[in-house]
This record gives sequence, C-alpha cells and structure tokens, in this order.
Amino acid sequence: MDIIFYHPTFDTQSWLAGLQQQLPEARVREWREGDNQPADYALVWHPPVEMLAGRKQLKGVFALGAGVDSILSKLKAHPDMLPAGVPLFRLEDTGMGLQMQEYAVSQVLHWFRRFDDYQAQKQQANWQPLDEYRREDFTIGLLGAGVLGGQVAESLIAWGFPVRCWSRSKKDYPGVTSFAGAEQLGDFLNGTRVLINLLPNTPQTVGIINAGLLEQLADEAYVLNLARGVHLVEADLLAALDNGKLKGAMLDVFSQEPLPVDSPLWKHPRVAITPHIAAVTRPDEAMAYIARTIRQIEKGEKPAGEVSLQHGY
Ligand SMILES: NC(=O)C1=CN([C@@H]2O[C@H](COP(=O)(O)OP(=O)(O)OC[C@H]3O[C@@H](n4cnc5c(N)ncnc54)[C@H](OP(=O)(O)O)[C@@H]3O)[C@@H](O)[C@H]2O)C=CC1
Ligand SMILES: O=CC(=O)O
Repeated sequence: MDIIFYHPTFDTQSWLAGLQQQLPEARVREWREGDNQPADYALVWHPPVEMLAGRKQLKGVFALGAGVDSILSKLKAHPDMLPAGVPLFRLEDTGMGLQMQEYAVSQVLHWFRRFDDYQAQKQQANWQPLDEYRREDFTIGLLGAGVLGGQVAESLIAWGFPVRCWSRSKKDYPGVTSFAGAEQLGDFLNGTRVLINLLPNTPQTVGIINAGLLEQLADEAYVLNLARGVHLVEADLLAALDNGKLKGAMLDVFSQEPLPVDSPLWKHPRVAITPHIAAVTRPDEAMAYIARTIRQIEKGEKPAGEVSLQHGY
C-alpha cells in the first residue's frame, strides 16, 4: 500500500515516521512536485491540484483537518482534482472536541462572571462589585451541532447553562433544545445570549452572522466565532458592538488570515482575538484515526468521517 503526504506547514518527517509506525505494512512518502508514482491513499492540506488530479486508483483522500472548505473550493475550480468515486475523509474530533470545549467553556465563564467588565473597571482603578448574571438569562446557542458543536453543547450543559443548537437535521442531545433548518433559525436566535459558531463553510453558511441575524439575538449578547471567518460579516459585528446590541465578541477565525494589522477588530476594546488556534490537529490522534480508517477501507467496510460532496461538509 502506498501513501502520499502533503502539508505546507506540518513537520513532514515526524508525520511520515508516525504514519509508518501506525501502518508498518505501508510505504509512506512525502509528495513532491512531479511525483506521478502510484498511491492508494493521499493525506493532504491545501494540496496542489497536480498531486491528486488523475489518480483514479486512490482508495481515499484524507484532509488533515476538520474543515474541508479549502479542498472543496479548489475542487470547484478543478473538478478533476478528486477523481470520481474517490472518497474524501476529514478529521472527526481526533482531540479537537476537547480543545473546543476548553475554549468555549472558558470564554462563556469569562463573560458570565463579568470578567470583561471587571477588566474595564481595572483600567479606571474602579473597585465596584457588579450585579451577578443569572444562568437563566444566559442561554447559549450553538450554530452547528455536529462532531464539535455537539461536544461543546455537552460541556456547557455540565456547567448548568441553558443550551440550544441549530443544525440541518434535528438533534437529540440530552438537555439541549434542538432547532433545525432555515425555518427554525429565528426561534433559535430569539433569546440566545451567547452565540457560538461551529458551522462548516458552505455556500449556505457564508455570511450567516450578519446584521439581520445579530439583531435577533438577546440584548447585550456575545458572539464566539470558532468556525470560519467567512461566516461573519465583520463590519456588521463592529456595528452591533458599537450600537450596544452586542456586549462582546471573541474571534478565532477571520475573513482574511492573518488578520491585517489595520483591521479595526484589533483595537476594539470588546473584541478578543486568537490566531485560529481554537482546535488544532493533534498528530497522534489524527494518525491513529487515519490508520484505523484505512484498515476499515482495506477490509471493505464503510468508515465514518466521509465528506458529503453534495452537502459540502
Ligand atoms: N477554529 C478552529 O481551530 C477550527 C475550526 N473548525 C471548524 O469547525 C467546523 C465544524 O466542525 P465539525 O463539528 O467537525 O463539523 P460537522 O460536519 O460535524 O458539523 C457541522 C454542523 O453544522 C450543521 N450544518 C451544516 N450546514 C448547515 C446549514 N446549512 N444549516 C444548518 N446547519 C448546518 C450540520 O448539521 P447536521 O448535523 O444536520 O448535518 C452539523 O450539525 C469545521 O467545518 C471547521 O470549519 C474545525 C476545527 C478547528
Ligand atoms: O480550522 C481547522 C480545521 O481543522 O478545520
């Protein structure tokens, strides 16, 4: 079995060694320009078109992350990049769920305990206890309730917050109120105090967090964008912060990354920023998942994690 690997920033040598350990029966190599030698599996992130195009013998392509938007957008421009019938897999969880839980829980608690207000008071040397927020006024709404959104919902339920989610299909997560489809988006937003985005980037979700959506949230709401920058209309977010509809935002992803130095988001006192690190690929867990999935494919089984090209995620 031959496996080709391409990632523009990962430590390729350590991945090749790790994969070889997980799959001793395989020949694993870094893909380099001009390599047309046979391959059964391709492990990729931002792959050059020529790495995959025409490789009809592939049994599977693995994205080395959770989101497949960059691969699918390339595929749109170069439909021959993924030969027909070759399944595309993505990383499902592989350690990202826990990271997303850490990120979301810590930020929700930060807002709930009013540490943002106390931080602002500190700038004025102002010693002033504030009214406590009540959990019943702090409904958390998850846009996207899949592998990661589901785990974030679970962790926030454990902290006693009212939690609701919105997805394409109805969910049955214990303690979580589920809304599904465009027709239930309004009901989902009505009363949501903290909006957490964990949607995939698809034509249906681009720009979804815009002025019209923000207006439907509870007053003094908060936005946590953990998914993709294109989901959020940054100018609308800034306007909602400045007109008082939103109390704060924490953003991990941006329409342009790295976020340009002249972006007004950097300077806004009620916007917190991290550089797309909410959940990173954990090599050991990712390699174990890939090896397990390859073994399932080799046995003729149908593994989890296959991307629906029709739905775009
Ligand atoms: N910032 C970071 O560091 C990271 C960001 N991400 C981002 O998080 C995203 C989510 O990951 P993951 O949870 O694994 O993805 P999943 O595919 O498991 O979940 C996606 C969820 O979004 C819902 N959804 C998709 N399209 C729509 C729509 N049009 N309307 C309503 N709901 C919709 C799905 O509904 P249904 O369940 O019904 O299918 C599902 O609940 C990734 O696509 C990636 O962009 C991921 C990892 C790290
Ligand atoms: O944003 C990261 C990913 O894995 O997707």
